[in-house]
Amino acid sequence: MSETTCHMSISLDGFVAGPDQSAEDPLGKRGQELHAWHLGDPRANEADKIANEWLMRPRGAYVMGRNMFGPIRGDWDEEWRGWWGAEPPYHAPVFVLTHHPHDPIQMDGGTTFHFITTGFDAAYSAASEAAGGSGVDIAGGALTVRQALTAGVIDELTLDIAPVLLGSGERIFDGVETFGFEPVEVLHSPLTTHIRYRRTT
Ligand SMILES: Nc1c(N[C@@H]2O[C@H](COP(=O)(O)O)[C@@H](O)[C@H]2O)[nH]c(=O)[nH]c1=O
Repeated sequence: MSETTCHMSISLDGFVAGPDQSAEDPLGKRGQELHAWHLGDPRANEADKIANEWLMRPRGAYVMGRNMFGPIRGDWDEEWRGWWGAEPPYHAPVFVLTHHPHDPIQMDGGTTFHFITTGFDAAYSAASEAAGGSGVDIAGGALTVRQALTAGVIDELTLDIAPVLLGSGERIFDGVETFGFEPVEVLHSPLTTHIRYRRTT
């Protein structure tokens, strides 16, 4: 079935990235603590392995915000091809929301970054068409996920809730008035609680 997914690691106080994101600190201050469960922490267990399979399952196309694609703000004044090296883990078209036009960037392994300047709805509909029934994933970051939640397009939302308080940073639920999901699967490790939610409304 073609459906739209979104999988985010989040702090207990609701932040998906810390403050002051930069080239040196892509997830913001202490943001990396949210991702210990899949970034080699020895306390990771079988639950984290299963959740990582959810995260890495192949999808037909992706939507992401420009701040997730890279640290450049304003004009594209330097060569940048994403955080992920020559072969990004997407292996599908990725539609990047930005206010600054850019030619598509084709990477190894089937990933092409397309830059969309006409808003979330346009990016999502281009991704749906490109996915051709294989499903769209909303890859992040916070602003893009918030727009997807507000638009009501996410069928399956997975949150990895880390027992971490960040205090400040980027939130996904600000301005989203109704949650509209119910939990269908919960797994946990010492590093996080993985909750898979399905849309109810
Ligand atoms: N272009 C666009 C969005 N772009 C978003 O605005 C932020 C600043 O990007 P930029 O100005 O490219 O540096 C970043 O989060 C990017 O994803 N957002 C939207 O809702 N609608 C749009 O049409």
